[in-house]
Amino acid sequence: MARYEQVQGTVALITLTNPPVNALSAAVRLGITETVTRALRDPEVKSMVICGENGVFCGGADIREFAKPMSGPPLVPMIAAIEEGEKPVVAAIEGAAFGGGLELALGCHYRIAHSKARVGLPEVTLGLLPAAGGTQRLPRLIGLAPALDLITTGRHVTAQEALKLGIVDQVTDQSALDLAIQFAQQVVGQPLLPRKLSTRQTPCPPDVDGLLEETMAQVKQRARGAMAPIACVQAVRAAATLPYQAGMQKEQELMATLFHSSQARAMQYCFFAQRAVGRWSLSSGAHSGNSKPRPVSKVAVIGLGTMGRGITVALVKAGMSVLAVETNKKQLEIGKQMVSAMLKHDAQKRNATPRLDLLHFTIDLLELKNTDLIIEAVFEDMALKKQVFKELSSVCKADAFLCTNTSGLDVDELAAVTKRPELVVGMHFFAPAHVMKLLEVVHGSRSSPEAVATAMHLGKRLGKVSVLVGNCAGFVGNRMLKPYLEQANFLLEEGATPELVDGALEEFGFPMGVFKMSDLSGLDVGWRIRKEAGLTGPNVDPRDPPRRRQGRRYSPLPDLVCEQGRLGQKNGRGWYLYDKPGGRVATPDPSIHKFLEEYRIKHGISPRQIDRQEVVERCLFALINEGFRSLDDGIAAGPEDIDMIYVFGYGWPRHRGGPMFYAGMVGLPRVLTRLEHYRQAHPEVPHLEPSPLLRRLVASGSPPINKWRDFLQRPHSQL
Ligand SMILES: CC/C=C/CC(=O)SCCNC(=O)CCNC(=O)[C@H](O)C(C)(C)COP(=O)(O)OP(=O)(O)OC[C@H]1O[C@@H](n2cnc3c(N)ncnc32)[C@H](O)[C@@H]1OP(=O)(O)O
Repeated sequence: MARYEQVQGTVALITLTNPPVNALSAAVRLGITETVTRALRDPEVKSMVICGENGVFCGGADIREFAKPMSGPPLVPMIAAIEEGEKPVVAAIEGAAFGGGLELALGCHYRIAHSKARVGLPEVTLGLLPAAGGTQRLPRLIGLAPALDLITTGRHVTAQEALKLGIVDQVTDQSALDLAIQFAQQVVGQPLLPRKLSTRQTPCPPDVDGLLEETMAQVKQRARGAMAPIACVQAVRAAATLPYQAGMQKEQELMATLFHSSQARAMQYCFFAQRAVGRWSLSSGAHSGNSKPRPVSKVAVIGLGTMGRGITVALVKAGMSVLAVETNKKQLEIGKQMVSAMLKHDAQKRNATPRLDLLHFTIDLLELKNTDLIIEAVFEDMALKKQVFKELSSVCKADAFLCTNTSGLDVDELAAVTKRPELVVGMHFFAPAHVMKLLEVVHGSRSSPEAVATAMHLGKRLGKVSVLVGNCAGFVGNRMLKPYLEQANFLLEEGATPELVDGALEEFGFPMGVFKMSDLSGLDVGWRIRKEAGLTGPNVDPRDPPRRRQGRRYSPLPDLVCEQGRLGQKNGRGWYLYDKPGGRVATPDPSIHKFLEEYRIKHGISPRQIDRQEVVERCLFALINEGFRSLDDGIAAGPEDIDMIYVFGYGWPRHRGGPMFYAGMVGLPRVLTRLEHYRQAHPEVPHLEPSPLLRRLVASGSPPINKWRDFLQRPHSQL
């Protein structure tokens, strides 16, 4: 797993050979150990170069091995042997050097990178820390502050930034390997000691404690309960305050607390789940391996509201030419100003030039005739969307894809008004669409594999995690959100406050509780949908009592809040009070508390003490239960799809792996028992009735998550 050659007479070339990313599996570690020993012993060899096969240096430790018992030589002594050896070693970094891969390179005496290479220590994103000396060598190389940044965020760094930071010694547009071999010959005979990072002092600012405290505070705020970022700060602190060996000892101790933790398991599950959701399949037998996306170069976006603007920005940022369409000149002008401002702001942050040249604006639908793919992002109203789709169907070229950004309306109903239902798919973006990483691609019953492949591929081009889902009200994400929101409202009726509910959910790890999130989205959005659904407003069945709709318990609280003119952040008043309209600082509002008290009195509800555990269980187990139903209905292809939707679209804490993974961690029998308990206490809430799939899984001994597919009522998903 590591090839050995002697090149240019005196240079030992060691090539890691473990495709696709040359991960440091046991066999690779053994290969490196053996070849380095051989090179050190061979008197003809004066220096060494380490590189990776197929243009990738090394993607780090083999994550698949983490769940197995350790075998093969450990990384720490392997890297120490390279550093301590008396022959210069040069790392030739092409493609990527991540995690253990960069730690290996830091053990080398010199690093040469290709200009397209990226480096980083992303262990924190796997619930770990760089425990092969990364937390000790990187600060000694680049200084305390930049090392803290890189290690606690795990961010990827370009070769250019790596050069500026001092992580690499040279960057080349030519072959990094050729340059490294040349370099390895030139440095023979030069003093090696200063190149051994373990012998250096960490460059520190005058106020080390201040910097560490400030970083710890920031990290805790961002971490939302994740342990790894905190351990990363503690390990880097050791690099600034302890000698190297003691720092290494600290690094190992901290790693031991993380390595077998449920958080690390959850985050490593997310790593593989994120990649698994890209491998979609349909019940027809079509799948990502046999369905080619059609090339798309001209895209149009219809509607420049919040969603349309975000989608346009995302497309332009991905280098695509976009035709942005509005209904009248005034709206078009507003949209144009806002999209241009967003692009300029984004470019400024990246020190780049905004690609305004890729943008074209029109109010004339006839200009769409040469467009390859159209994304409709008009108001969430079926009649309006149908009208748009009819028009698109007649003006666009016959093979253009027609996509809708609906967040939950029936894609088949829209497809049916066109002359090309097979080219219609849902592309459900999440606000803000140029920031949020999730894209739900909705497969209608007549969508062709090519349309699905094209939408999935477009999502990837935009840097999104695209998840294929089936067509039902709310698809996967919003369908599961419904019982979650419902429980939150019921909890208010029963005695909770918005702060209590939000506090419990934020403590769980969500960036924002449900009521703050509703205020941010705008309370009128859901109000309008509920009016259309006949749950509030003039279409309510007059025979329905105030807290029942369509045969089940209903809370009119959010409707009543909207009727008071409280629309959320946008007008400064929602479930909370804000410093100003559009303000972000939420404070509890005594008038909401009074309103809730009066509401309870009016409806004869005696408030009771509700604790955080009940909030978490009722909101999250109801959501998870709907996840099991979505799986059983074939709307979600697998638990990984649901989990990635929640992690990337709804702020589910990554260190808890997503709702379905979390259910497995809590234990399916416990989820079932608690749902049964709450269902008994609230018989009028059907969402609390445990799903048949959950019951089947528990009856079968609660198999691990990767076996759940075997228990679905349909052999194939509906997709
Ligand atoms: C003792 C503990 C020490 C820990 C130190 C560590 O090193 S932990 C690992 C740190 N490394 C990383 O986190 C990097 C993970 N990999 C990536 O970020 C990317 O894969 C990449 C290297 C940037 C390449 O990206 P690209 O988009 O080109 O490919 P994919 O991400 O799709 O990956 C291709 C397949 O390779 C699998 N894979 C990638 N990295 C690893 C790894 N470190 N271990 C095991 N497998 C890895 C990946 O899962 C893909 O395979 P699939 O079958 O498609 O899932």
